[in-house]
Amino acid sequence: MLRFNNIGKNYAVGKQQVAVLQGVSGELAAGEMVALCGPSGSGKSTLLQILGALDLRYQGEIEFAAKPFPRTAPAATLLRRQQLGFIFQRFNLVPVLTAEENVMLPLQLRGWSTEQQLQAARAMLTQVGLAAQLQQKPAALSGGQQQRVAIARAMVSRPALVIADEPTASLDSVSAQQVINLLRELCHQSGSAVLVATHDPRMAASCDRTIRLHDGRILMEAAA
Ligand SMILES: Nc1ncnc2c1ncn2[C@@H]1O[C@H](COP(=O)(O)OP(=O)(O)OP(=O)(O)O)[C@@H](O)[C@H]1O
Repeated sequence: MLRFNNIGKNYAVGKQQVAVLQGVSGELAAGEMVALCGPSGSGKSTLLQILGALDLRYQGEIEFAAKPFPRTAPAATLLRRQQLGFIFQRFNLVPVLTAEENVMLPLQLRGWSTEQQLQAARAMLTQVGLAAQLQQKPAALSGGQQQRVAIARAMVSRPALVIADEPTASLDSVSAQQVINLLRELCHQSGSAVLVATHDPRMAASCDRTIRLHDGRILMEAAA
């Protein structure tokens, strides 16, 4: 579903170019949940930005659903809206919207009718265990509940690829385990590929496979 080949990324620090990713290659199949691990600064977030079509300035080739990855901002925006879902460490919900409205957002961007958006958002929030919190705003929810809303938002449109950056890092142990179980269940059920950057060994152990980065290179790839 997703193949990336020989990805390189440099940042300019002063007058020098610093290589943050060098010759990184790999692939993700539909319905596969892959952990992206490695020490702080190894390049995980940088790779997620590139594979999430948020950073278009990189070397190498990416193929998504057997097509070349977008190289222009409008094409990248379209791909993100239509095919990708995102989950962040700090949830990034819209604070003035209810849980239900937050989950409706990606469907609104895809042009669904309000009735279809409502039905899908309610079904998805019920699936993540938040049927009683549909009308709550993020501030009234716990961290674990907010992250479950964020997962519902990322997956409600059945995206081909979900990019998750440290989704359990802000959560207590029990909420983290719920989020891990939920991601795994939804990934396998929906057929979305999930790439999750994580320092959490329980998350990595729940994934189908691990890609390990060190100093911007792939150190090893192993079954979890
Ligand atoms: N905008 C930038 N300009 C210059 N250097 C950057 C920039 N963004 C990231 N870097 C550098 O790139 C390297 C990789 O950063 P990245 O955030 O991808 O690592 P990471 O593995 O996600 O780390 P962490 O686990 O701490 O989130 C680091 O050395 C970082 O300082």
